[in-house]
Amino acid sequence: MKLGRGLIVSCQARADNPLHGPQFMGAMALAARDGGAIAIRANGPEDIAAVKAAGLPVIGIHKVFSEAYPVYITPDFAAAEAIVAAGAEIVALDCTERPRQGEAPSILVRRIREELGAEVFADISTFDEGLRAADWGATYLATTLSGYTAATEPRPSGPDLALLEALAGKSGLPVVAEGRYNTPALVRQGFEAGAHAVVVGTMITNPREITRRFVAEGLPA
Ligand SMILES: CC(=O)N[C@H](C=O)[C@@H](O)[C@H](O)[C@H](O)COP(=O)(O)O
Repeated sequence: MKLGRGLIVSCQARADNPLHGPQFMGAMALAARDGGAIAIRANGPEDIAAVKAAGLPVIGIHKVFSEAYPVYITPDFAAAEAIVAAGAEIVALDCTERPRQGEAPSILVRRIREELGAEVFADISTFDEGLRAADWGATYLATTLSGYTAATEPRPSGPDLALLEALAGKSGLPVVAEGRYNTPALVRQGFEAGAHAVVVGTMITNPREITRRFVAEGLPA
């Protein structure tokens, strides 16, 4: 197992974000490492190659958006291959029940482990999806997509601690808490609910969203 227990920082910025690009994400990863992060989650080969400089394990994802299918987190084998080539030792992929093009996630889990020699970080949204991914041979389960699939909408403002706790007790795999862990207190609650590790993204690496929150919640009416 490549992931220790601790805080994982997701360093991602979409194309419309002023911090988009490997130079910024590489610097974010160094800052996260210096602050005590034990691993980095990053998107796409260029950012992954850049965050490797922090010397931490990298959970790579490859977001590929399509008009036809809702699955966008590492939707096929080619996407996984590209991020492993860039240095990701762990591949996060969508293991939800939603429709997708091409190979089923059960096949992708096996191929990523056997052909690429990488660990698989299964991003799921429900308890049943978590158990399925465990059966397929995923290395880790993560609650990343709870609140982001039709089955789990409407999205609550806080994280899905109930899903985390249920999977931590039943799946037999290390379960990673991810999605809306926006305060240190919530991170602690994640560990208390059985998380092996907790991923924080927006609230550490997205100054635009952090600023929006201060403006929305902090300014006088
Ligand atoms: C649903 C989805 O696409 N989540 C993405 C997965 O990589 C990222 O946009 C999130 O920032 C990440 O999961 C961390 O979560 P938060 O930013 O809430 O700490």
